[in-house]
Amino acid sequence: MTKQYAVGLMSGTSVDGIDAALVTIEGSGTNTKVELVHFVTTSFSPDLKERIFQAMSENQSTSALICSLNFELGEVFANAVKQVCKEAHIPLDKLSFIGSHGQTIYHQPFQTKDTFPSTLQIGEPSIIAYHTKTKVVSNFRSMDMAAGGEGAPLVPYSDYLLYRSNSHGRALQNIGGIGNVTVLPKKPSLQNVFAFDTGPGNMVIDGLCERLQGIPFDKGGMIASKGMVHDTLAQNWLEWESDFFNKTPPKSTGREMFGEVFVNKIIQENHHLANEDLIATATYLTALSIANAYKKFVFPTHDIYEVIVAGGGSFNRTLLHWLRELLPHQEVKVQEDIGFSSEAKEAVAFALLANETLNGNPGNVPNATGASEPVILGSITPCPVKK
Ligand SMILES: Nc1ncnc2c1ncn2[C@@H]1O[C@H](COP(=O)(O)OP(=O)(O)OP(=O)(O)O)[C@@H](O)[C@H]1O
Ligand SMILES: CC(=O)N[C@H]1[C@@H]2OC[C@@H](O2)[C@@H](O)[C@@H]1O[C@H](C)C(=O)O
Repeated sequence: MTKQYAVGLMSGTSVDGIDAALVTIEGSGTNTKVELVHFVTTSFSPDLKERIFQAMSENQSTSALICSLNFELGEVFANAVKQVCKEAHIPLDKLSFIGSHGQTIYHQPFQTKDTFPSTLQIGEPSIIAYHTKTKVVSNFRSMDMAAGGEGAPLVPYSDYLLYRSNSHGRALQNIGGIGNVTVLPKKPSLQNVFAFDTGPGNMVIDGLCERLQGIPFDKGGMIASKGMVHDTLAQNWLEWESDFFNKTPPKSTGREMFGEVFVNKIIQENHHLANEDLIATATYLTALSIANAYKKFVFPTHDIYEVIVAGGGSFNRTLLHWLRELLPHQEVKVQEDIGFSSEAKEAVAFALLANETLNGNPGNVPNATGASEPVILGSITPCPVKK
C-alpha cells in the first residue's frame, strides 16, 4: 500500500468558508489509513458570501449568477488547496488527488409539484484541477440520488471506517449548518450503520445572530448563556416542521427548511422577547431537536454509550450544555476528546470518499441515504497535464 497525499474540500451549509484538509491516505475500504497533516479554513469575502446566499434564495437567484459562481468558486477552492499545501510545505506536485464536495446551492431530495428530486453542488472541478494540476473527484451526491437515495448524508461511510468501536455503540453528531447523526452500533457492519439529518445545526442560531445582532454566529454560545430559554416556544417552533421531525429516517434537510423563512417567522412572531432570549431559545431548539431524534429513532433500538460531537457547533458551550442536560444517560464528548479534529472531520471525509471512488469502491451507506444499493460516487476530472 502506498501512502498518498490528498486534499479534502468542504464548504458547508453555514457558508462560513472552505475547510481544506491535507491528509495522507493509504489502502481503501476497511483497510484505509488516513492521517490529518494540516487543516485550514479560508473565509469567503463578505461579498462572495452574500452572492452565495443570493444564489440559494428562491426569490433572488438567477441562472447567470449560479453559472458565474460555479467558476468563481472553482478558483476559490483551488486557492484553498494551494494554501493548505503551502502551509504544510508540501509541493502541489506531491498531491495525488483532491476530493471536493462543492457548495450546495439547492437540495430537494423529493419530487414536488414543480421539481424533480435533485441536488446541486457547485465549484467547477476543471478549474480546481487546472489550477492545482491535480485530479479532482467531485459531484459526490448525484450517483446516490440516481440510485433512489437522498444524496445525503454521505459522511456516514467515513464515520464507519474511522470511528467504529468493538466495545460500545456510538452516535457521531455533526453540528454544522444542519445537524446530522451517524449511529454506529457496537461492532458495526455497513449493513447496520444508519444516519440521518436531525434538523437545524447552527443555521437558526446564525440566522438570528445575523438579523438581530449583525454578527455571523454566537461565539462560544456566550449570548445564549445570558438569555432565558422559553422551552414551550422551542417546542412550538419544532412543530412548524413536524412532518420532517416525525418522518422515519433516512431523511435529509437544508437551508430550504431551516434558513431565511424559518428565522423570519421566529422574529416576526416574537417581537416582545429580548435578542438573547431568542438566541438562547434557538440554541435550546437545536439541542432539543437532536435529543428528540435520538429518543424517537435511535434509543428504542440501539444502546448508545457516547455521543461525539463535531462541526462548528462543538464550540458552542451553551449548546453542549443543553445537549448534556437532555441526554443524561450518554457521555457527550467532542471529537478532540477522542483524538480527532471537530473542524476537519467533513473535509477529511471527502478525501476519504474520493479515495474510495478512485479505488472503485461504493461510498454511500444505503441506510443513511435511502439508496437502493451501494454505488460508486462522484465524477472524476483528470489532472489536465502529464505529471
Ligand atoms: N467558536 C464558535 N462558537 C460557537 N459557534 C461556532 C464557533 N465556531 C463555529 N461555530 C458555528 O459553526 C458554524 C460552522 O460550522 P461548520 O463549519 O461545521 O458548518 P458547515 O460545514 O458549513 O455545515 P454543514 O455541516 O451543515 O454542511 C458557524 O456558522 C457557527 O455557527
Ligand atoms: C445537501 C447537503 O449539502 N447536505 C449536507 C448538510 O450539512 C449537514 C447535513 O446537511 C448533511 O446531510 C450534508 O452534509 C454532510 C457533509 C454529509 O453529506 O454527510
